[in-house]
Amino acid sequence: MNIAIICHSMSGNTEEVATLIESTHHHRGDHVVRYDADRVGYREARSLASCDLVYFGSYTWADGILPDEMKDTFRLVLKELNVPIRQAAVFGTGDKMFVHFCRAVDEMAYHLSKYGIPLAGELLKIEQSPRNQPFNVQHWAERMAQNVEEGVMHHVDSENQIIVAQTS
Ligand SMILES: Cc1cc2nc3c(=O)[nH]c(=O)nc-3n(C[C@H](O)[C@H](O)[C@H](O)COP(=O)(O)O)c2cc1C
Repeated sequence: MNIAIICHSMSGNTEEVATLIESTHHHRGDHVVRYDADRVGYREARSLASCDLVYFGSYTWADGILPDEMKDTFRLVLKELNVPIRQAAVFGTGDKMFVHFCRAVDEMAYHLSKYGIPLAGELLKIEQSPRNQPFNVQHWAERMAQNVEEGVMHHVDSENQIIVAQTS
């Protein structure tokens, strides 16, 4: 499978999750490209159309905010270019001491759903570093890959609930 991972990280936690996802797909023999959100230009955005699965990952900022770098990426990929992404998966890190834990993950899923892009599975929210629970991330990425192969798609409804649909 062709995989892309678009990630935005400031202090490295979300980057660590992206690295675990990348190595999980490498072990499966998949081809993986990885971009920092602030490095996604027209060429990188258009290339996502040829991927079987595109991951989007971000931390959550001040009171539940999705960072601007990731917002800009969604604006380019979805609104400006309307890239036909086949299936996406969304992950993020946050801190439970904040009221809106990992709210950026929900916002990314919302943007994708607005453009009709199906998710490969449930959203992944990790508290701080995944260092103490790498298997959670690895098993999640394996599930995403398996769902793509089996044609299992998920959609987020207006109340941010995940709806599962089997297409093949
Ligand atoms: C000023 C500030 C505001 C934050 N606000 C939130 C928040 O609203 N919700 C949340 O879940 N985490 C919040 N966090 C925690 C970060 O999202 C968390 O540390 C994350 O793992 C950082 O990811 P990174 O290492 O990839 O940059 C905040 C952190 C800082 C420093």
